[in-house]
Amino acid sequence: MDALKRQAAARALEEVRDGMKLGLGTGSTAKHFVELLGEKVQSGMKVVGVPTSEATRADAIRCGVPLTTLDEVDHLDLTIDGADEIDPALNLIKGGGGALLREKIVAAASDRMIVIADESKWVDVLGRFPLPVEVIPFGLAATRAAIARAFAQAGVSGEMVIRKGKDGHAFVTDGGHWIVDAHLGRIGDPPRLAGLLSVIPGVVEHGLFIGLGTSAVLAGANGIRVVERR
Ligand SMILES: O=C(CO)[C@H](O)[C@H](O)COP(=O)(O)O
Repeated sequence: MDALKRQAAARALEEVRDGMKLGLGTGSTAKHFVELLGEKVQSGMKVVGVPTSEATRADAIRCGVPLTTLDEVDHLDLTIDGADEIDPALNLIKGGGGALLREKIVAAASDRMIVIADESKWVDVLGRFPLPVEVIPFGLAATRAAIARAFAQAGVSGEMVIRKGKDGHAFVTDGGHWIVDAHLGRIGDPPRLAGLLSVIPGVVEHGLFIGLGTSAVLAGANGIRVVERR
């Protein structure tokens, strides 16, 4: 599986050109990309990256990839990031690594987003992977009730679990928030659910990425395929 992730990362690297401003994703697949990009930088390629998490920032520094912020630049040429699920419309579930908020800000600031993954992430319908919803801890019971109402309106339901860290306490994101993982099974209309979740005051962000992925690079046992958003 790890070899497939690296192959997808290597294929996406072919899209990177000298002088590009890049969004650097988070997760095990994106980490391969950062490592391979670091090798290119060592051999002379000039790029600058905006990391989507503190973990990726540390990886990029370790690999010698020059960094900037979305305060210094207001737009990026290309973001390369992994995903937890990808559907045929290139709607995504992201946030398995807890970095969905910065990942979405960075992807939205980019002209293009290439999603890199092994084939196991490709699904007909999103929802088998629990949907991460990043929330403010204040007023959580009220926010959870509002999320449940949004689920009902979108025709989905399922258990909501507050994500725990390795220490057994609530997992805290880089932004200082918590994550509720919603076990929905099947999300029939991802854009509708995304819209309903986005307007809930205690919801900071959710892991549905709609209209952000422009292409997906999928590595499987039979090779690599590239899917462009129609
Ligand atoms: O959204 C993410 C982190 O918030 C990751 O991209 C997603 O969880 C995929 O990770 P991996 O490449 O390790 O399977």
